[in-house]
Amino acid sequence: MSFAQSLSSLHPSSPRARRSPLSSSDLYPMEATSTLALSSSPAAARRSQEKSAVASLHLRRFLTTSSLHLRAVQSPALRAHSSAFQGWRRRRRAGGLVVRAEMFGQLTTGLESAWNKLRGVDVLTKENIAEPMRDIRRALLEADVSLPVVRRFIESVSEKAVGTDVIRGVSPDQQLVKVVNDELVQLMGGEVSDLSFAKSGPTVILLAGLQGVGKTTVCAKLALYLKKMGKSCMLVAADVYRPAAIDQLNILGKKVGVPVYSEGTDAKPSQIAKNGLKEGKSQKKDVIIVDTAGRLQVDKAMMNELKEVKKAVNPTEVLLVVDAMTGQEAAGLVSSFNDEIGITGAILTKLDGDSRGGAALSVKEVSGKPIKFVGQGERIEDLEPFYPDRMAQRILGMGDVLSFVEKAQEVMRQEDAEELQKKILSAKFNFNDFLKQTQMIAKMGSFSRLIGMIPGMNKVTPAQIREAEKNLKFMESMINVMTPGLFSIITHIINISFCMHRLKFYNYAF
Ligand SMILES: Nc1nc2c(ncn2[C@@H]2O[C@H](COP(=O)(O)OP(=O)(O)OP(=O)(O)O)[C@@H](O)[C@H]2O)c(=O)[nH]1
Repeated sequence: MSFAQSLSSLHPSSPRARRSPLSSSDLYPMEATSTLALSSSPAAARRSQEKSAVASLHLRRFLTTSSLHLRAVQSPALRAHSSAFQGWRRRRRAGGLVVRAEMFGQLTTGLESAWNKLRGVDVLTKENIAEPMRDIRRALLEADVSLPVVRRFIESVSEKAVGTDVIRGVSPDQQLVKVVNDELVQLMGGEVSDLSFAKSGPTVILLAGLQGVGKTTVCAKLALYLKKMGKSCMLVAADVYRPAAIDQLNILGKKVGVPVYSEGTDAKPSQIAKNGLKEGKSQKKDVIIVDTAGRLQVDKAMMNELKEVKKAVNPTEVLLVVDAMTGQEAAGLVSSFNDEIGITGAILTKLDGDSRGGAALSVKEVSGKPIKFVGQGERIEDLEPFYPDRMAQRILGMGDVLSFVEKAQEVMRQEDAEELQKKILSAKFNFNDFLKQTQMIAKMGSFSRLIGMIPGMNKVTPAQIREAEKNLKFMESMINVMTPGLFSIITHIINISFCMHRLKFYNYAF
């Protein structure tokens, strides 16, 4: 196709432009345009004209995909595609085309403007909190929290903020932050909701949820989490509709060192679950996790199947896996699953890509069921219990030091940390130690996630994080290619320059 033809095909009336809204070239605009650029005329005179046309084409395709994504977020039918699009957005971030969504980033920014409005006031009154409350309301609605929840929240915060006695040394804006923090904690359930375990015999955990929300991944993540608690687990593959789900579970099971029970795709899910439980009992497993099939939307067949599986294994926990990026829709789903099959809680996945926070804030209030775990990444270690107080602090931009310390403890032994400290204090910290340190940090999770846990670091932009990640990789590669000889020469040069710096600091003249 010539370049001119390619451009004319973009006209809304052309058949190519009227094709299915989520075709692969819409989802991969860069690939589409690069093919187009290659097929353009090589004539030098036309190059600059073509360049600007390609640029406008990039923009046009980009706007199309953005608006499609927005529509996908609004429409439940397109939400599955939205989730795929989000994944693509993150994968493409290396190309610098897209900005990575930060956990609760949008909500945190929205709330900040509320505190700023209270600078310079002496006391919180009904009048002076009116405008900040409007900002909080707007921020929550933009975060996709449901309207009745927002109304109750605003009422409660306004009442408590005005009625609170002034504490010496605490400014009114800090006082409002405290009230909002307490209310957010309450909204998300107050206390952490632990898993229940059966008093005798194995504990059965049944996982349910729509297609692609992350059920299969959660099975393995949960098994790893329980393994770290000292529990022995078995996974049961009762998703018979997507053959790849069984393979996926087998691979993930191997990865976390947990056996997987499966009978292929011909058996009935309730029978597989029953046989799996029998096998788990004979192997004296503590916990049996049952993976079930998802559907594009809630339907009768799915609910009936889940009811049958539930009846067959009598689970201690029935957890609904929901995608955080679906916002308040996730809370609605938890309600309807609870009404139909009776669940004990929810697992919120893909929180790492959720800049809004509507699901985390609405699930408990709308459905009455607690969020028990949150998935914050694609790695098998990225599942954590849901702590409402820590989440509230993250939302308010105060970081989450406790989670940070727990993550560090997972990857670093106390003795190693002490040895490292000694090395730093005696100036014996070398490139190998630095490399070891960066590898440990990488094990703790993505840079953006770690930075979000450090108080005051929420202002670091995604671009700065990307730059830091790039520089770190570059340094790692430099250290890895060094021969021992080169390594010692560079160490000496650095030591000499460090000494010179120190001497300069103590005012020695050169
Ligand atoms: N970023 C991110 N991705 C996740 C998370 N949890 C799951 N995923 C990804 O979501 C995709 C779908 O996960 P699956 O576990 O296959 O979903 P499923 O619900 O079992 O899918 P079906 O069996 O088709 O219903 C995979 O690419 C996972 O890596 C998470 O917490 N964060």
